[in-house]
Amino acid sequence: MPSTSEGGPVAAQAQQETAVGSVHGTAHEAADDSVRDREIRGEQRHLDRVYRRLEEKIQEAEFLMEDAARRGQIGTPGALAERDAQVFQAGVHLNRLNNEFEDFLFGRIDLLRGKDGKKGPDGAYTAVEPAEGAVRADNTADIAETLHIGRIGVLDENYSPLVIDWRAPAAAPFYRATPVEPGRVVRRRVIRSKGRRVLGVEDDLMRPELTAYLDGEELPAVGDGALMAALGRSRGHSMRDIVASIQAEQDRVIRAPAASVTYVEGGPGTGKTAVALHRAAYLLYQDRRRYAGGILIVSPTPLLVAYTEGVLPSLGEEGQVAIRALGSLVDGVEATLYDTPAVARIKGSLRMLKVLRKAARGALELGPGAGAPAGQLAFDDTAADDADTAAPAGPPTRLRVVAFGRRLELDSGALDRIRRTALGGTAPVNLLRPRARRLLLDALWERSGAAARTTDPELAAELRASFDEEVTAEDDFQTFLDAWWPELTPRAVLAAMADERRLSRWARRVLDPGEAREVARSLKRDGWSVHDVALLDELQAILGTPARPRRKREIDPLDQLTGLEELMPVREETQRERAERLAQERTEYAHVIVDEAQDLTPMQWRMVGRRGRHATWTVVGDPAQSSWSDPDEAAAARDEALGTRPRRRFELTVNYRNPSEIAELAGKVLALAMPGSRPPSAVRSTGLRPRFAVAGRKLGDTVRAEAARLLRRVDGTVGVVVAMDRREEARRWLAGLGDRVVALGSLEAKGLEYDATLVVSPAEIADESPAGLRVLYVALTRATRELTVIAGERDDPDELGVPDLLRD
Ligand SMILES: Nc1ncnc2c1ncn2[C@@H]1O[C@H](COP(=O)(O)OP(=O)(O)OP(=O)(O)O)[C@@H](O)[C@H]1O
Repeated sequence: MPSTSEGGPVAAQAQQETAVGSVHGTAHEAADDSVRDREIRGEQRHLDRVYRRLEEKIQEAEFLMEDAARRGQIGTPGALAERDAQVFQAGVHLNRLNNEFEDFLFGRIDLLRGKDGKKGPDGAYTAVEPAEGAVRADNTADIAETLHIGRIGVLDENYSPLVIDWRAPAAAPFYRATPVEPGRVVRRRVIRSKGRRVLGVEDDLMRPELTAYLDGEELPAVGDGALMAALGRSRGHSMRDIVASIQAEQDRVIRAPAASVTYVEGGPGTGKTAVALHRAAYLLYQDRRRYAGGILIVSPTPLLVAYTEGVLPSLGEEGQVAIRALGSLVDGVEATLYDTPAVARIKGSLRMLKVLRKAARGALELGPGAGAPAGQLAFDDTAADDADTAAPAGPPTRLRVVAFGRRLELDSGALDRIRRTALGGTAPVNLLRPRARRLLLDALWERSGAAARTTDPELAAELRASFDEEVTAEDDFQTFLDAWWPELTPRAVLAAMADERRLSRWARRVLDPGEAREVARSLKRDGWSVHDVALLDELQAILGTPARPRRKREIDPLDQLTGLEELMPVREETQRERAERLAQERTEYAHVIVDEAQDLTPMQWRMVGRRGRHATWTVVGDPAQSSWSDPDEAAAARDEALGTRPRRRFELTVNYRNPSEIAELAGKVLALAMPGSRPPSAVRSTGLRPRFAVAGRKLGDTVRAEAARLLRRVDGTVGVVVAMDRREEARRWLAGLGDRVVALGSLEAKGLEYDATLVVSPAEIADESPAGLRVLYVALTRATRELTVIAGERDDPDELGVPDLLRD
């Protein structure tokens, strides 16, 4: 039975591990309102000082901008570059300072005297352990150092720290200290503020046995601890950062050195996504220059991207980090469709590699197709619908040119031989065009018999050069080449695969006819599926991109104004322009973070791997939540993408999302989905058991009524999770209930969370795919407060309405 008491055994164990709600000494329990008010006033005075200092810094930055603009008028080339760098820096700084952080300053630690008395670059003492004698024999001590922790560091005019950046080494004890290992920390305080007003403080004592004094006064403890306050808040449509309450095991991941691969496993709600986002901010802080190469965060769905994308700006980081859904990793493609589990399974597997390689070569033989733009192969859906009537015009079967006064011709047999020779090996198809062109010219030269005219090698070379020139100058030759060896695009090849007969040919001995039919059919739809995107990316690698002439850089209007363009006809790019251009062109990153890594298919791992060939990696996931049917194949592809780099492994063990009552119910499905695996311990308990309802005659009516009930019970959001093919239906059921409630297909629920969740027919979700039980486990672990399960026709509910999958 689920534990219903507040702080039950699970919670008590979790609390010990995470320094939650550390014991408040009896002397402190009496902390009354006047103590609280006094403490708040003290923090307010500090915050006021910080804002005065920030205003001075903003003025400095504005001055820098103006000064830089003045220099722009009279610059030498050197001054110009300096101007750009300065404007860029000042702009970034201003932006960050002007950003009204809701709780700019959020933490404070009061510390004992340290072992050695050395200070670090942020002005704080570096020692982790207290000095001998810092605690007196009668268990009293003096506070030697107080540090305030915030979103960015602020120094006073004497370079003493007013606020320590949460990512700085000096801030680590704020997150790491626990009553078991307190280090120098006596009290950890979370400060809640809005705009410039301090609203409250929550303290945790790390050494409750100690009576500590600060400036001669006893150090009080106020409130019930910060984590519980944070977890109890209702959820909105976007994720909040957790800087004020990161826990020790999470902090170790966030601050792990970036070398090689950091691999993080943890059950639902253990903070993997939160940790991944905070880690991106930490890495940038720690080595901004190195990560100028960009950080990519790969997320499973656009919904999760939208849910999480506010976190980094709230941490003061934008720009350098790209959060992309798996379906948007290829530029210009936004996948909106889902394949059936059977088709997804084929498209995601490495078997597709062979098929794509065949298709890329095979598509060449189809020629440019009717109505395609010059040099490109295009197939429309109607063409694929009926291969007999609408097959694209095939490639030319004969080449005729006139050179050296003779008609020369290559017939289809000769052309086929040339194509086969040109295609030998594995080089990208589009890059073989020059080779094919040369082979054509060789064959025509041979036919011309001109080689026999001279034995002098120099003359022969000249003769050959003028022959080639004459042939290639002919429009006919160029037109032939474009039609016979068109430049292929990934989209065109994938579209060509929508023809069932063609695909069966290219997939012979790899896919059975039924599989080829299903895949071809899925490619006929309008739009791309998430799994198509990995195929497009693979095709890009197979086809290659021919080099194009570089576009001439535009002249900077400022240079025209100052006449500088005459001094520097080809101006070097400024740092900023370069950064912007690289960001636009970027296909590879310095660090890649993969969220929900358990879901990547082998083909998706290849796609993601190409974006981080020289990168360091953070990979977070939970095998028990995998919706991919063949975890072994995916693990092998993941290992290939990550190469031989050493792995550093971490495990997160505490579930911050689900109350223990919900976690326990989900645990039953986990036991079926992955026998023997251990669920994370839930950190809190609400006393609210999951509710079971049995669908009436009309499923939609029951869902709507239960969703409306949950909306009345929670202030925040309600997620209604249904099997994938009920998505549209579910949206209609909920119409008019407002935007606090959302209908989701089971696969769309990945990574998201709601105050309350309604899971509709566990059996339908479990039966959807071979990984259905794991997908159901995901659905059951989305709620932060309340869970209702509706049993449908297939669920075989008992007299209490509990579906068979959720019974003991
Ligand atoms: N230290 C913390 N302080 C406050 N809230 C936290 C903390 N750690 C995690 N949370 C909250 O717990 C919830 C779950 O976190 P998150 O979504 O990152 O977990 P996850 O491991 O990625 O879960 P899943 O595997 O189910 O997607 C979020 O609301 C997050 O803000």
